Amino acid sequence: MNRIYLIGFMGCGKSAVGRRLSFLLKLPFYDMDKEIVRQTGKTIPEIFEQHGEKYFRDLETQFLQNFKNDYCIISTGGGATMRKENQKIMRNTGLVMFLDAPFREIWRRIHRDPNRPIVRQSTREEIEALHKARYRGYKQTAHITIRTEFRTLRQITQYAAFQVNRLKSERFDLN
Ligand SMILES: Nc1ncnc2c1ncn2[C@@H]1O[C@H](COP(=O)(O)OP(=O)(O)O)[C@@H](O)[C@H]1O
Ligand SMILES: O=C(O)C1=C[C@@H](OP(=O)(O)O)[C@@H](O)[C@H](O)C1
Ligand SMILES: [Mg+2]
Repeated sequence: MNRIYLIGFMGCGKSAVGRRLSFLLKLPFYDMDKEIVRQTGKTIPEIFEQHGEKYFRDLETQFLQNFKNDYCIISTGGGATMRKENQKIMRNTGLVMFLDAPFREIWRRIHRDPNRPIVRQSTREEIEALHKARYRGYKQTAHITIRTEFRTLRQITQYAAFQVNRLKSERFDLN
């Protein structure tokens, strides 16, 4: 139990908070999407276009299975929490924090981003339905839910760090 995972829907702030949290706690930071891009030499849209979504999901599971580092922050991709086996790995190897952002805010942040292939292919209604469908999986996987509405990235990061320090003595051996 010595990693910190950030989970949640696209645009909830996993990558941005993860980077800041790694500075604050002085722990290395890994962004799953970036690691997959580095390992494959392809962008996320290229992987989806050339190999399909299932292939990308397998890469996410392989990343979680093969990852060996401890004492670090990991920002996951928004879909990585959907497979049961991924949920198990995350809960068993770290503290899982769900960044819970309201859908209208999420949509405002992601709807024009060309790097998220699922958004590029879908309507707002479809993405909202996906958000609803995934919500329970995030809640069930997380040890802690952080509501991000009306909070700045700095406030969210500080709150996440506070939770890590609070739980350290209980079940999380980050020393
Ligand atoms: N609480 C917040 N306040 C303001 N901007 C935010 C907040 N959370 C995320 N953002 C911004 O939204 C965009 C998407 O965030 P990102 O970290 O890439 O999300 P994710 O990795 O969860 O998909 C980034 O430009 C980020 O800076
Ligand atoms: O929700 C998803 O299915 C995805 C989220 C993305 O990561 P972010 O959550 O960082 O945008 C990325 O893994 C890919 O585009 C698929
Ligand atoms: Mg991200």
